[in-house]
Amino acid sequence: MEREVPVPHVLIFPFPLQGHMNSMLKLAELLCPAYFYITFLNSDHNHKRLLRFTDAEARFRRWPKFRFETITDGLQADDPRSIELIFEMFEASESIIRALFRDLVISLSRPQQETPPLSCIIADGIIPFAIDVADEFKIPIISFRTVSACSFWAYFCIPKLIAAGELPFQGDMDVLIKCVPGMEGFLRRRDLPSFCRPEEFNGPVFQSVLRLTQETTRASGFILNSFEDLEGPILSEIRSHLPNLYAIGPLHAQSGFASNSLWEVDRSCMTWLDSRPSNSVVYVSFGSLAVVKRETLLEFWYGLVRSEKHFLWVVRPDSITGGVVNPEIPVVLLEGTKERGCIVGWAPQEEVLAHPAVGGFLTHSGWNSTLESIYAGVPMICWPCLADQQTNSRFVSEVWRVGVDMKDTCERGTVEKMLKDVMEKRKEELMGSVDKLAKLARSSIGEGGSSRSNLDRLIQDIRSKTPSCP
Ligand SMILES: O=c1ccn([C@@H]2O[C@H](COP(=O)(O)OP(=O)(O)O[C@H]3O[C@H](CO)[C@@H](O)[C@H](O)[C@H]3O)[C@@H](O)[C@H]2O)c(=O)[nH]1
Ligand SMILES: C[C@H]1CC[C@@H]2C(C(=O)O)=CO[C@@H](O)[C@@H]21
Repeated sequence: MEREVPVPHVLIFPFPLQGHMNSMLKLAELLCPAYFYITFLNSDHNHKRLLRFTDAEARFRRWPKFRFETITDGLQADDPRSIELIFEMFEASESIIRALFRDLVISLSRPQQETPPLSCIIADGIIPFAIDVADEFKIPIISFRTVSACSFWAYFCIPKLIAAGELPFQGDMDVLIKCVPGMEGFLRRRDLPSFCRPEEFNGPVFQSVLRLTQETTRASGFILNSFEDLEGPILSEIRSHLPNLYAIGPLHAQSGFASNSLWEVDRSCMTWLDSRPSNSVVYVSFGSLAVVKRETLLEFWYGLVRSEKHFLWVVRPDSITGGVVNPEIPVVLLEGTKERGCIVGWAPQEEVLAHPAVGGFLTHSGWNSTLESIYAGVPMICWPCLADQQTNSRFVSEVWRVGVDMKDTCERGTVEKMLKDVMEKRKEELMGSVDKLAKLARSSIGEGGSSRSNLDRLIQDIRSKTPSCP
Protein backbone atom coordinates (compact mmCIF):
# COMPACT_ATOMS: atom_id res chain seq x y z
CA MET A 1 0.00 0.00 0.00
CA GLU A 2 1.28 3.53 -0.86
CA ARG A 3 2.11 5.75 2.09
CA GLU A 4 0.18 9.02 2.27
CA VAL A 5 2.44 12.06 1.66
CA PRO A 6 2.23 14.28 4.74
CA VAL A 7 1.00 17.83 4.11
CA PRO A 8 2.78 20.58 6.06
CA HIS A 9 0.82 22.86 8.37
CA VAL A 10 2.55 26.22 8.77
CA LEU A 11 1.67 28.91 11.32
CA ILE A 12 2.65 32.40 10.09
CA PHE A 13 2.83 35.12 12.72
CA PRO A 14 3.77 38.73 11.87
CA PHE A 15 4.46 41.51 14.38
CA PRO A 16 1.14 43.42 14.35
CA LEU A 17 2.15 46.35 12.13
CA GLN A 18 1.28 47.19 8.52
CA GLY A 19 4.81 46.82 7.08
CA HIS A 20 5.26 43.42 8.77
CA MET A 21 1.79 41.95 8.14
CA ASN A 22 1.99 43.07 4.52
CA SER A 23 5.12 41.13 3.59
CA MET A 24 4.17 38.07 5.63
CA LEU A 25 0.77 37.90 3.90
CA LYS A 26 2.59 38.09 0.57
CA LEU A 27 4.73 35.16 1.69
CA ALA A 28 1.58 33.24 2.69
CA GLU A 29 0.20 33.89 -0.79
CA LEU A 30 3.33 32.26 -2.27
CA LEU A 31 3.09 29.22 -0.02
CA CYS A 32 -0.60 28.55 -0.75
CA PRO A 33 0.03 27.13 -4.25
CA ALA A 34 2.29 24.51 -2.61
CA TYR A 35 -0.95 23.20 -1.04
CA PHE A 36 0.28 23.66 2.53
CA TYR A 37 -2.16 24.13 5.36
CA ILE A 38 -1.53 27.68 6.50
CA THR A 39 -2.77 29.39 9.64
CA PHE A 40 -2.11 33.14 9.49
CA LEU A 41 -2.18 34.76 12.91
CA ASN A 42 -3.23 38.40 12.71
CA SER A 43 -3.94 40.85 15.52
CA ASP A 44 -7.68 41.46 16.08
CA HIS A 45 -7.17 45.14 15.35
CA ASN A 46 -5.33 44.61 12.06
CA HIS A 47 -7.62 41.83 10.96
CA LYS A 48 -10.75 43.95 11.33
CA ARG A 49 -9.12 46.66 9.24
CA LEU A 50 -7.76 44.23 6.66
CA LEU A 51 -11.25 42.78 6.11
CA ARG A 52 -12.78 46.25 6.01
CA PHE A 53 -10.38 47.84 3.53
CA THR A 54 -9.21 45.01 1.25
CA ASP A 55 -10.38 41.94 -0.64
CA ALA A 56 -7.99 39.71 1.35
CA GLU A 57 -10.81 37.46 2.58
CA ALA A 58 -11.98 36.71 -0.95
CA ARG A 59 -8.40 36.37 -2.24
CA PHE A 60 -7.53 33.72 0.32
CA ARG A 61 -10.86 31.91 0.03
CA ARG A 62 -9.42 30.40 -3.16
CA TRP A 63 -7.13 28.34 -0.93
CA PRO A 64 -9.26 25.99 1.19
CA LYS A 65 -6.26 25.02 3.35
CA PHE A 66 -5.62 28.65 4.36
CA ARG A 67 -7.26 30.22 7.37
CA PHE A 68 -6.91 33.30 9.51
CA GLU A 69 -6.73 33.21 13.32
CA THR A 70 -6.64 36.33 15.45
CA ILE A 71 -5.06 37.37 18.73
CA THR A 72 -4.96 40.63 20.69
CA ASP A 73 -2.08 43.07 20.20
CA GLY A 74 -2.46 44.12 23.83
CA LEU A 75 -3.44 47.74 23.08
CA GLN A 76 -6.79 49.49 23.56
CA ALA A 77 -9.07 49.55 20.51
CA ASP A 78 -8.57 53.27 19.86
CA ASP A 79 -4.83 53.45 20.64
CA PRO A 80 -2.81 54.57 17.63
CA ARG A 81 -0.64 51.80 16.16
CA SER A 82 2.17 54.23 15.38
CA ILE A 83 5.75 54.45 16.57
CA GLU A 84 4.64 56.29 19.71
CA LEU A 85 3.24 53.04 21.17
CA ILE A 86 5.91 50.64 20.01
CA PHE A 87 7.27 50.13 23.53
CA GLU A 88 3.77 49.22 24.78
CA MET A 89 3.48 46.72 21.92
CA PHE A 90 6.71 44.99 22.94
CA GLU A 91 5.57 44.95 26.58
CA ALA A 92 2.19 43.46 25.69
CA SER A 93 3.96 40.80 23.67
CA GLU A 94 5.62 39.43 26.78
CA SER A 95 2.88 40.03 29.33
CA ILE A 96 -0.24 39.06 27.37
CA ILE A 97 0.41 37.59 23.95
CA ARG A 98 3.05 34.97 24.83
CA ALA A 99 0.57 32.87 26.85
CA LEU A 100 -2.17 33.16 24.22
CA PHE A 101 0.24 32.20 21.46
CA ARG A 102 1.42 29.20 23.48
CA ASP A 103 -2.20 28.04 23.91
CA LEU A 104 -2.79 28.37 20.19
CA VAL A 105 0.35 26.36 19.37
CA ILE A 106 -0.81 23.63 21.78
CA SER A 107 -4.22 23.46 20.19
CA LEU A 108 -2.88 23.51 16.60
CA SER A 109 -0.40 20.77 17.47
CA ARG A 110 -3.20 18.32 18.25
CA PRO A 111 -4.43 16.40 15.23
CA GLN A 112 -7.78 17.86 14.21
CA GLN A 113 -10.36 16.64 11.81
CA GLU A 114 -9.66 19.18 9.09
CA THR A 115 -6.04 20.14 9.64
CA PRO A 116 -2.91 18.12 10.32
CA PRO A 117 -0.86 19.01 13.41
CA LEU A 118 1.37 22.04 13.16
CA SER A 119 4.68 21.19 11.49
CA CYS A 120 6.44 24.56 11.19
CA ILE A 121 6.22 28.12 12.48
CA ILE A 122 7.30 31.15 10.44
CA ALA A 123 7.42 34.02 12.93
CA ASP A 124 8.43 37.62 12.64
CA GLY A 125 12.00 38.03 13.86
CA ILE A 126 10.92 40.69 16.37
CA ILE A 127 8.33 38.61 18.21
CA PRO A 128 10.07 38.14 21.56
CA PHE A 129 8.73 34.71 22.54
CA ALA A 130 8.18 32.82 19.28
CA ILE A 131 11.42 30.81 19.34
CA ASP A 132 10.96 29.86 23.03
CA VAL A 133 7.45 28.53 22.41
CA ALA A 134 8.50 26.65 19.25
CA ASP A 135 11.43 25.08 21.14
CA GLU A 136 9.21 24.08 24.05
CA PHE A 137 6.99 22.05 21.72
CA LYS A 138 9.84 20.96 19.41
CA ILE A 139 8.28 22.61 16.39
CA PRO A 140 10.76 23.83 13.75
CA ILE A 141 10.76 27.61 13.53
CA ILE A 142 11.92 29.83 10.68
CA SER A 143 12.46 33.47 11.49
CA PHE A 144 11.35 36.15 8.99
CA ARG A 145 12.80 39.62 9.56
CA THR A 146 10.90 42.06 7.37
CA VAL A 147 13.76 44.57 7.05
CA SER A 148 16.65 44.80 4.56
CA ALA A 149 19.74 42.60 4.79
CA CYS A 150 21.90 45.72 5.21
CA SER A 151 19.98 47.01 8.22
CA PHE A 152 19.73 43.53 9.77
CA TRP A 153 23.50 43.16 9.43
CA ALA A 154 24.07 46.54 11.07
CA TYR A 155 21.79 45.47 13.97
CA PHE A 156 23.61 42.14 14.17
CA CYS A 157 27.01 43.85 14.52
CA ILE A 158 25.93 46.09 17.44
CA PRO A 159 27.59 43.91 20.14
CA LYS A 160 30.83 44.12 18.14
CA LEU A 161 30.47 47.90 17.85
CA ILE A 162 30.00 48.13 21.61
CA ALA A 163 33.06 45.92 22.24
CA ALA A 164 35.15 48.04 19.86
CA GLY A 165 34.06 51.27 21.56
CA GLU A 166 32.24 52.56 18.47
CA LEU A 167 28.99 52.47 20.43
CA PRO A 168 27.66 54.35 22.32
CA PHE A 169 28.76 57.58 20.70
CA GLN A 170 28.28 61.29 21.31
CA GLY A 171 28.90 64.26 19.07
CA ASP A 172 29.92 64.17 15.40
CA MET A 173 27.37 62.07 13.50
CA ASP A 174 29.54 61.87 10.37
CA VAL A 175 32.27 59.71 11.89
CA LEU A 176 32.70 56.51 9.85
CA ILE A 177 31.86 53.16 11.46
CA LYS A 178 34.65 50.58 11.10
CA CYS A 179 33.22 47.38 12.58
CA VAL A 180 30.35 46.50 10.25
CA PRO A 181 32.05 44.25 7.67
CA GLY A 182 31.09 45.16 4.12
CA MET A 183 30.13 48.73 5.02
CA GLU A 184 33.54 50.22 5.82
CA GLY A 185 34.11 53.50 4.08
CA PHE A 186 30.52 54.70 3.76
CA LEU A 187 28.50 53.81 6.87
CA ARG A 188 28.45 56.76 9.27
CA ARG A 189 27.11 56.96 12.82
CA ARG A 190 23.98 58.62 11.46
CA ASP A 191 23.34 55.63 9.15
CA LEU A 192 23.16 53.06 11.93
CA PRO A 193 19.65 51.94 12.96
CA SER A 194 18.10 54.82 14.92
CA PHE A 195 18.27 52.85 18.20
CA CYS A 196 22.03 53.47 18.20
CA ARG A 197 21.57 57.25 18.52
CA PRO A 198 22.37 58.70 21.95
CA GLU A 199 18.71 59.56 22.66
CA GLU A 200 17.54 55.98 22.02
CA PHE A 201 20.61 53.93 22.99
CA ASN A 202 19.91 51.38 25.73
CA GLY A 203 16.20 52.19 25.73
CA PRO A 204 13.78 49.27 26.17
CA VAL A 205 13.01 48.91 22.46
CA PHE A 206 16.75 48.92 21.67
CA GLN A 207 17.29 46.16 24.28
CA SER A 208 14.52 43.99 22.82
CA VAL A 209 15.56 44.42 19.21
CA LEU A 210 19.23 43.83 20.06
CA ARG A 211 18.46 40.60 21.93
CA LEU A 212 16.04 39.33 19.28
CA THR A 213 18.51 40.00 16.49
CA GLN A 214 21.14 37.81 18.17
CA GLU A 215 18.54 35.13 18.96
CA THR A 216 17.77 34.69 15.27
CA THR A 217 20.65 32.17 15.25
CA ARG A 218 18.42 29.82 17.32
CA ALA A 219 15.90 29.47 14.47
CA SER A 220 16.35 26.69 11.93
CA GLY A 221 16.14 29.10 9.01
CA PHE A 222 16.03 32.80 8.26
CA ILE A 223 13.94 34.57 5.61
CA LEU A 224 14.68 38.01 4.19
CA ASN A 225 12.61 39.97 1.69
CA SER A 226 15.59 40.79 -0.51
CA PHE A 227 17.49 39.41 -3.49
CA GLU A 228 21.06 38.40 -4.27
CA ASP A 229 21.71 41.01 -6.97
CA LEU A 230 20.68 43.79 -4.58
CA GLU A 231 22.34 42.75 -1.33
CA GLY A 232 24.61 39.81 -2.29
CA PRO A 233 27.75 40.85 -0.36
CA ILE A 234 25.77 41.60 2.81
CA LEU A 235 23.77 38.38 2.48
CA SER A 236 27.12 36.54 2.38
CA GLU A 237 28.19 38.24 5.62
CA ILE A 238 24.90 37.21 7.27
CA ARG A 239 25.32 33.63 5.99
CA SER A 240 28.52 33.26 7.97
CA HIS A 241 26.31 33.39 11.10
CA LEU A 242 22.97 32.20 9.70
CA PRO A 243 23.82 29.70 6.96
CA ASN A 244 20.24 28.66 6.25
CA LEU A 245 19.21 31.99 4.75
CA TYR A 246 16.40 32.37 2.21
CA ALA A 247 16.48 35.65 0.28
CA ILE A 248 13.14 35.48 -1.53
CA GLY A 249 12.26 39.05 -2.44
CA PRO A 250 10.89 41.24 -3.71
CA LEU A 251 7.79 39.55 -2.31
CA HIS A 252 5.28 42.19 -3.40
CA ALA A 253 6.18 41.60 -7.05
CA GLN A 254 5.14 37.97 -6.91
CA SER A 255 1.44 38.47 -6.19
CA GLY A 256 0.16 41.25 -8.46
CA PHE A 257 -1.25 44.44 -6.94
CA ALA A 258 -2.89 42.63 -4.05
CA SER A 259 -3.69 45.20 -1.36
CA ASN A 260 -3.14 44.43 2.33
CA SER A 261 -3.85 47.99 3.43
CA LEU A 262 -5.03 48.80 6.93
CA TRP A 263 -6.35 52.19 5.82
CA GLU A 264 -9.04 53.03 3.29
CA VAL A 265 -7.38 53.39 -0.09
CA ASP A 266 -8.28 56.60 -1.91
CA ARG A 267 -8.20 55.66 -5.59
CA SER A 268 -9.08 59.15 -6.81
CA CYS A 269 -5.34 59.83 -7.06
CA MET A 270 -5.04 57.34 -9.93
CA THR A 271 -7.35 59.47 -12.08
CA TRP A 272 -5.38 62.54 -11.03
CA LEU A 273 -2.16 60.80 -12.13
CA ASP A 274 -3.69 59.84 -15.50
CA SER A 275 -3.76 63.48 -16.55
CA ARG A 276 -0.08 64.24 -15.70
CA PRO A 277 2.85 64.00 -18.11
CA SER A 278 5.18 61.06 -17.84
CA ASN A 279 7.82 61.15 -15.05
CA SER A 280 6.54 64.53 -13.84
CA VAL A 281 5.06 63.64 -10.44
CA VAL A 282 6.78 63.25 -7.08
CA TYR A 283 5.00 60.69 -4.90
CA VAL A 284 5.36 61.44 -1.17
CA SER A 285 4.68 58.96 1.63
CA PHE A 286 6.24 58.24 5.02
CA GLY A 287 4.66 54.80 5.51
CA SER A 288 2.42 53.50 8.23
CA LEU A 289 4.34 54.13 11.46
CA ALA A 290 6.06 57.50 11.27
CA VAL A 291 4.54 60.62 12.81
CA VAL A 292 5.72 64.09 11.82
CA LYS A 293 5.47 67.41 13.60
CA ARG A 294 3.33 70.15 12.05
CA GLU A 295 6.43 72.33 11.54
CA THR A 296 8.14 69.51 9.66
CA LEU A 297 5.08 68.98 7.49
CA LEU A 298 5.13 72.67 6.61
CA GLU A 299 8.80 72.53 5.58
CA PHE A 300 8.04 69.64 3.22
CA TRP A 301 4.99 71.46 1.91
CA TYR A 302 7.00 74.61 1.14
CA GLY A 303 9.75 72.53 -0.48
CA LEU A 304 7.25 70.69 -2.67
CA VAL A 305 5.43 73.84 -3.76
CA ARG A 306 8.65 75.77 -4.43
CA SER A 307 10.11 72.93 -6.50
CA GLU A 308 7.20 73.54 -8.90
CA LYS A 309 6.86 69.78 -9.39
CA HIS A 310 3.51 68.03 -9.44
CA PHE A 311 3.08 66.03 -6.25
CA LEU A 312 0.88 63.28 -4.88
CA TRP A 313 1.17 63.31 -1.10
CA VAL A 314 -0.08 60.71 1.38
CA VAL A 315 -0.87 62.37 4.70
CA ARG A 316 -2.08 59.54 6.92
CA PRO A 317 -4.85 60.79 9.24
CA ASP A 318 -2.93 59.75 12.40
CA SER A 319 0.49 60.97 11.26
CA ILE A 320 0.62 64.60 12.41
CA THR A 321 1.69 65.58 15.89
CA GLY A 322 2.29 68.73 17.97
CA GLY A 323 2.01 72.40 17.07
CA VAL A 324 -1.10 74.51 16.62
CA VAL A 325 -4.26 72.45 16.11
CA ASN A 326 -5.75 74.46 13.27
CA PRO A 327 -2.93 76.59 11.98
CA GLU A 328 -3.68 78.97 9.18
CA ILE A 329 -2.23 77.47 6.02
CA PRO A 330 -0.29 80.06 4.02
CA VAL A 331 -2.08 81.03 0.77
CA VAL A 332 1.01 80.20 -1.29
CA LEU A 333 0.78 76.56 -0.18
CA LEU A 334 -2.96 76.31 -0.84
CA GLU A 335 -2.55 77.86 -4.29
CA GLY A 336 0.47 75.70 -5.19
CA THR A 337 -1.39 72.57 -4.08
CA LYS A 338 -4.50 73.49 -6.07
CA GLU A 339 -2.37 73.93 -9.18
CA ARG A 340 0.00 71.00 -8.90
CA GLY A 341 -0.82 68.82 -5.88
CA CYS A 342 -3.08 66.02 -4.75
CA ILE A 343 -3.28 65.01 -1.07
CA VAL A 344 -4.83 61.73 0.07
CA GLY A 345 -5.03 59.82 3.37
CA TRP A 346 -3.78 56.50 1.92
CA ALA A 347 -2.91 55.56 -1.67
CA PRO A 348 -2.68 52.31 -3.65
CA GLN A 349 1.12 52.69 -3.42
CA GLU A 350 2.27 49.83 -5.63
CA GLU A 351 -0.04 51.02 -8.41
CA VAL A 352 1.03 54.62 -7.90
CA LEU A 353 4.71 53.72 -8.24
CA ALA A 354 3.96 51.74 -11.41
CA HIS A 355 2.13 54.69 -12.99
CA PRO A 356 4.11 56.30 -15.85
CA ALA A 357 3.45 59.81 -14.48
CA VAL A 358 5.50 59.11 -11.32
CA GLY A 359 9.16 60.14 -11.64
CA GLY A 360 10.35 60.30 -8.03
CA PHE A 361 9.45 59.04 -4.56
CA LEU A 362 10.00 61.15 -1.45
CA THR A 363 10.04 58.29 1.05
CA HIS A 364 10.83 57.46 4.68
CA SER A 365 12.85 54.46 3.39
CA GLY A 366 10.74 51.74 5.00
CA TRP A 367 11.91 48.47 3.48
CA ASN A 368 8.68 47.67 1.62
CA SER A 369 8.59 51.13 0.09
CA THR A 370 12.24 50.91 -0.92
CA LEU A 371 11.75 47.57 -2.67
CA GLU A 372 8.52 48.73 -4.30
CA SER A 373 10.27 51.84 -5.64
CA ILE A 374 13.25 49.87 -6.99
CA TYR A 375 10.96 47.35 -8.65
CA ALA A 376 8.93 50.12 -10.27
CA GLY A 377 12.12 51.87 -11.45
CA VAL A 378 11.43 55.08 -9.48
CA PRO A 379 14.40 57.05 -8.01
CA MET A 380 14.09 58.07 -4.37
CA ILE A 381 14.54 61.14 -2.18
CA CYS A 382 15.01 59.57 1.25
CA TRP A 383 13.96 61.10 4.54
CA PRO A 384 14.38 58.23 7.02
CA CYS A 385 12.55 58.53 10.33
CA LEU A 386 13.35 55.49 12.48
CA ALA A 387 14.95 52.08 12.97
CA ASP A 388 16.24 50.33 9.82
CA GLN A 389 15.32 53.29 7.58
CA GLN A 390 18.57 55.11 8.44
CA THR A 391 20.65 52.30 6.94
CA ASN A 392 18.36 51.71 3.94
CA SER A 393 18.61 55.33 2.82
CA ARG A 394 22.43 55.22 2.94
CA PHE A 395 22.39 52.17 0.67
CA VAL A 396 19.94 53.91 -1.69
CA SER A 397 22.27 56.87 -2.14
CA GLU A 398 25.79 55.42 -1.79
CA VAL A 399 25.61 51.74 -2.76
CA TRP A 400 22.77 51.30 -5.23
CA ARG A 401 22.93 54.95 -6.32
CA VAL A 402 19.21 55.10 -7.04
CA GLY A 403 18.41 58.23 -5.07
CA VAL A 404 19.53 60.88 -2.61
CA ASP A 405 19.60 60.79 1.18
CA MET A 406 18.16 63.82 2.96
CA LYS A 407 18.44 62.32 6.44
CA ASP A 408 18.37 64.58 9.49
CA THR A 409 17.20 67.67 7.64
CA CYS A 410 13.90 68.75 6.16
CA GLU A 411 14.51 72.46 5.72
CA ARG A 412 12.37 73.73 2.81
CA GLY A 413 15.37 74.86 0.72
CA THR A 414 16.95 71.40 0.96
CA VAL A 415 13.67 69.69 0.09
CA GLU A 416 13.32 71.92 -2.99
CA LYS A 417 16.93 71.32 -4.09
CA MET A 418 16.81 67.55 -3.62
CA LEU A 419 13.53 67.30 -5.55
CA LYS A 420 15.06 69.25 -8.43
CA ASP A 421 18.22 67.13 -8.33
CA VAL A 422 16.27 63.90 -8.66
CA MET A 423 13.58 65.12 -11.07
CA GLU A 424 15.88 67.22 -13.33
CA LYS A 425 19.64 67.43 -12.80
CA ARG A 426 20.39 63.76 -12.04
CA LYS A 427 17.29 62.34 -13.67
CA GLU A 428 19.00 60.35 -16.49
CA GLU A 429 21.70 58.94 -14.22
CA LEU A 430 19.32 57.86 -11.44
CA MET A 431 16.69 56.52 -13.85
CA GLY A 432 19.44 54.49 -15.55
CA SER A 433 20.67 52.87 -12.35
CA VAL A 434 17.23 52.16 -10.92
CA ASP A 435 16.13 50.61 -14.23
CA LYS A 436 19.08 48.21 -14.07
CA LEU A 437 18.14 47.15 -10.54
CA ALA A 438 14.47 46.79 -11.52
CA LYS A 439 15.49 44.37 -14.28
CA LEU A 440 17.64 42.37 -11.86
CA ALA A 441 14.71 42.26 -9.43
CA ARG A 442 12.51 40.87 -12.18
CA SER A 443 14.99 38.15 -13.12
CA SER A 444 15.52 37.16 -9.49
CA ILE A 445 11.87 36.17 -9.14
CA GLY A 446 11.59 34.64 -12.63
CA GLU A 447 12.29 31.05 -13.69
CA GLY A 448 15.81 30.10 -12.55
CA GLY A 449 16.26 33.37 -10.62
CA SER A 450 17.89 33.37 -7.17
CA SER A 451 14.76 34.34 -5.21
CA ARG A 452 12.67 31.76 -7.06
CA SER A 453 15.24 29.04 -6.26
CA ASN A 454 15.39 30.11 -2.63
CA LEU A 455 11.59 30.01 -2.40
CA ASP A 456 11.57 26.49 -3.89
CA ARG A 457 14.22 25.46 -1.37
CA LEU A 458 12.13 26.94 1.46
CA ILE A 459 9.09 24.96 0.32
CA GLN A 460 11.15 21.74 0.08
CA ASP A 461 12.68 22.32 3.50
CA ILE A 462 9.25 22.87 5.09
CA ARG A 463 8.04 19.63 3.47
CA SER A 464 11.04 17.77 4.82
CA LYS A 465 10.31 19.03 8.34
CA THR A 466 6.82 17.53 8.24
CA PRO A 467 6.70 14.23 10.11
CA SER A 468 5.16 11.32 8.22
CA CYS A 469 1.69 10.28 9.23
CA PRO A 470 1.80 7.50 11.85
O1 LIG B 1 -0.46 55.35 1.11
C1 LIG B 1 0.16 54.28 1.28
C2 LIG B 1 1.35 54.20 2.04
C3 LIG B 1 1.95 52.96 2.18
N1 LIG B 1 1.41 51.86 1.61
C4 LIG B 1 2.05 50.55 1.78
O2 LIG B 1 2.42 50.36 3.12
C5 LIG B 1 3.64 49.66 3.21
C6 LIG B 1 4.57 50.46 4.06
O3 LIG B 1 5.68 49.68 4.40
P1 LIG B 1 7.13 50.26 4.64
O4 LIG B 1 7.55 51.07 3.51
O5 LIG B 1 8.01 49.12 4.96
O6 LIG B 1 6.98 51.27 5.82
P2 LIG B 1 6.35 51.13 7.32
O7 LIG B 1 4.92 50.96 7.22
O8 LIG B 1 6.83 52.30 8.05
O9 LIG B 1 7.05 49.79 7.84
C7 LIG B 1 7.64 49.37 9.05
O10 LIG B 1 8.06 48.03 8.75
C8 LIG B 1 9.05 47.92 7.74
C9 LIG B 1 9.31 46.45 7.53
O11 LIG B 1 9.81 45.90 8.69
C10 LIG B 1 10.30 48.67 8.15
O12 LIG B 1 11.25 48.62 7.11
C11 LIG B 1 9.95 50.12 8.45
O13 LIG B 1 11.07 50.83 8.89
C12 LIG B 1 8.86 50.17 9.51
O14 LIG B 1 8.49 51.48 9.81
C13 LIG B 1 4.16 49.49 1.79
O15 LIG B 1 3.92 48.18 1.34
C14 LIG B 1 3.31 50.46 0.97
O16 LIG B 1 3.03 50.03 -0.34
C15 LIG B 1 0.26 51.95 0.85
O17 LIG B 1 -0.21 50.95 0.31
N2 LIG B 1 -0.32 53.17 0.72
C1 LIG C 1 9.70 50.02 15.47
C2 LIG C 1 10.61 49.01 15.03
C3 LIG C 1 11.19 48.11 16.07
C4 LIG C 1 12.00 47.17 15.23
C5 LIG C 1 11.14 46.94 14.00
C6 LIG C 1 11.92 46.82 12.80
C7 LIG C 1 12.91 45.72 12.72
O1 LIG C 1 14.06 45.99 12.96
O2 LIG C 1 12.56 44.59 12.40
C8 LIG C 1 11.77 47.70 11.80
O3 LIG C 1 10.88 48.76 11.87
C9 LIG C 1 9.76 48.67 12.72
O4 LIG C 1 8.74 48.05 12.09
C10 LIG C 1 10.06 48.02 14.04
